Amino acid sequence: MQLLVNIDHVATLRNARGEGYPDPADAATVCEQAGASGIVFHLRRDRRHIRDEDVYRLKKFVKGTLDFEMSASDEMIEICKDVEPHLCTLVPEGREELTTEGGLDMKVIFNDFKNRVFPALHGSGIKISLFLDPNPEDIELAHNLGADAIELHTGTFANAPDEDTQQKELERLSEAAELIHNLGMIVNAGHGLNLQNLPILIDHVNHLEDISIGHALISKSVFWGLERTVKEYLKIMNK
Ligand SMILES: CC(=O)[C@@H](O)[C@H](O)COP(=O)(O)O
Ligand SMILES: NCC(=O)COP(=O)(O)O
Repeated sequence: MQLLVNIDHVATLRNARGEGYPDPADAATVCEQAGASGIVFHLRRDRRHIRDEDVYRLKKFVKGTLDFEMSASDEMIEICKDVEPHLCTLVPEGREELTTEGGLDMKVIFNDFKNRVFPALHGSGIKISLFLDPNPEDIELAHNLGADAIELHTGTFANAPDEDTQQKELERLSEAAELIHNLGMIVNAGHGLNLQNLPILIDHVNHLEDISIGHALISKSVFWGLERTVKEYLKIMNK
């Protein structure tokens, strides 16, 4: 199991004042020096946090896994092919959303991904991951497309209003992880994870490889510093 830190909100803080700091690439270096296995960033179409120049700096400075999260627009596909990250995680993106609100709807996007997106990215050597809800039908369709990995959307689990709902979502995540693994794909997970819910997820869901954590980790680092915060997450993951 590996921790990938999402540094989007280092850029949010930088952009709040239009200064050049804090620099997401510096944050990435601190995270990796503290033991993170890699870095995630989401280049949004509206460039609300990460900007194009950040992407190229991250490519230059990140030594471990670089996970480029993006919508499947032609513009993003071109940037991704130019940057050549290890992993491209395709996510749905809404202009008005505060953050990603759910997984891709495979039935809706299947033909477009089959005819346009996968042919454009295949052959580039970049692994393709699809951000999905823990839904067997979506997972089967992702497998039919030839996805290398699935990132399970953990937001519904993380934001569950009560224990019963959380337990049900954990069961869905656990069954989905088994299915992904049995189909020969890599099981990744992320969204809304924090120091409280991460141990519960890890206890219940097998086969997890990359876990991406952003907003809660960067928020905690305001109080603890980035190095200590990354190390606290790693303690949970390495138990
Ligand atoms: C895919 C996912 O759940 C998150 O990584 C999210 O896409 C990050 O984007 P924001 O940092 O804009 O919330
Ligand atoms: N892919 C999920 C991610 O990168 C981090 O999401 P969050 O912790 O900011 O919700």
